[in-house]
Amino acid sequence: MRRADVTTVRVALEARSYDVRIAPGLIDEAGVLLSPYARDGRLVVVSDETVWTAQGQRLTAGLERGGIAPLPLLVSPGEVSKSWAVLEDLTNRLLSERIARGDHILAFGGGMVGDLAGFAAAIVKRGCGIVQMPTSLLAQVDSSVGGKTGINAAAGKNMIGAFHQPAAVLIDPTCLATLPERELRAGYAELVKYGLIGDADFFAWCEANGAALLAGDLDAIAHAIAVSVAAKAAIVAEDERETLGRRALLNLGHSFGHALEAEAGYSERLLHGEAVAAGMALAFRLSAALGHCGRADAERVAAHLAAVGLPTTLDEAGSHASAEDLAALMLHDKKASGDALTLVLAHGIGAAFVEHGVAPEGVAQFLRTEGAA
Ligand SMILES: NC(=O)c1ccc[n+]([C@@H]2O[C@H](COP(=O)([O-])OP(=O)(O)OC[C@H]3O[C@@H](n4cnc5c(N)ncnc54)[C@H](O)[C@@H]3O)[C@@H](O)[C@H]2O)c1
Ligand SMILES: O=C(O)C(=O)C[C@@H](O)[C@H](O)[C@H](O)COP(=O)(O)O
Ligand SMILES: [Zn+2]
Repeated sequence: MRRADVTTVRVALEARSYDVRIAPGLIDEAGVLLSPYARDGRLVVVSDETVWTAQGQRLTAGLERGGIAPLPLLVSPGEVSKSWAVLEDLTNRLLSERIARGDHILAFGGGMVGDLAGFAAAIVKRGCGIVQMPTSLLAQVDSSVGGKTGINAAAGKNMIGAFHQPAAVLIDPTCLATLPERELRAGYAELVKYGLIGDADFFAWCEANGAALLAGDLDAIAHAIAVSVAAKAAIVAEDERETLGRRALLNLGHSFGHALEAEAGYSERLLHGEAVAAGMALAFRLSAALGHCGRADAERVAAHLAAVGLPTTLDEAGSHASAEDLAALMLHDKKASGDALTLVLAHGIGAAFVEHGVAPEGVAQFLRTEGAA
């Protein structure tokens, strides 16, 4: 498809490079766009019941226009579906449909669906293809790109998984029309993250345009998605499997955030994006406490997140755990090594860096004194 309004971002990898296409209305042309990934006019679509109710008819019409009949495999909505039980059931259903190695699955949903379906695709018959069509803001700016897939385990968030890059990503911002406001806001946290990591101008753009974006301004949404995807694609291209340290920057706010999600039992009480928002505010406050950045930067970050209604403190994130218990949960982080934490800290807005060898006792002390502030 060559339309003037399509933004294409290339995720350039050593093997399996792919394009992310972003444009309003792509869903209506899904059949033409996805024809290389269908077999005998059929395409297995993994989605959740809420997404399918909200957007399934539109996707079906778009696919049928290109001669593709969808075969929907639905899971229950919510983080709870990133589990062994749901993965087992989904893989059995894929095998019942006689999915073949050369086939592609379409992941149509938020980050939960993308992570779950992506992991199923990574392991079924030792790997089949996946195309990501994200329907939440969070998935459009983050999870659909980069190939991290997986489920949660008793020990923590995303503990079981694989890198499995999609063959293509199609992003239609008009799918967000049915996304609940709270979910839009949670996705906004991962979008602001790119400004905080390495693009101070984009953070300033968020300060100026965040309210309009959250009110549904499609131009603002499309712009922010394009900037976010380009930023993520550049980092993933440099460090696909997070072995060089660069990709760990995308984890800004996540060491704190994943611990908060674990405390909340991966429930509706605290969404991933909300946990990340609180985690980013904490990471900046810790950076200031350690003298890496000015207090004014930390306050500016918290002020913007608070202005759009995101949590910035332990209290606002609904945490009741002791500082020691939270620091202990943080040791489960995949970046941690032995008894030391690896944290993403910042020299300022747009200047994040990875700090190794952080003592959990020091983080507990910080959380005790400044976590609730
Ligand atoms: N793989 C990665 O790189 C990566 C990056 C960030 C987050 N994640 C993961 O993504 C997950 C969070 O993603 P999420 O916030 O999209 O959550 P989600 O997939 O649970 O979706 C949030 C809610 O919105 C609903 N929804 C989604 N799209 C909709 C639409 N268009 N209309 C109506 N309802 C819609 C869903 O049914 C769900 O109830 C977490 O598991 C997180 O760990 C992964
Ligand atoms: O793509 C990445 O890399 C990220 O870290 C993006 C994060 O927003 C995302 O939540 C990711 O799933 C976290 O990764 P994890 O390795 O800490 O589980
Ligand atoms: Zn995240």
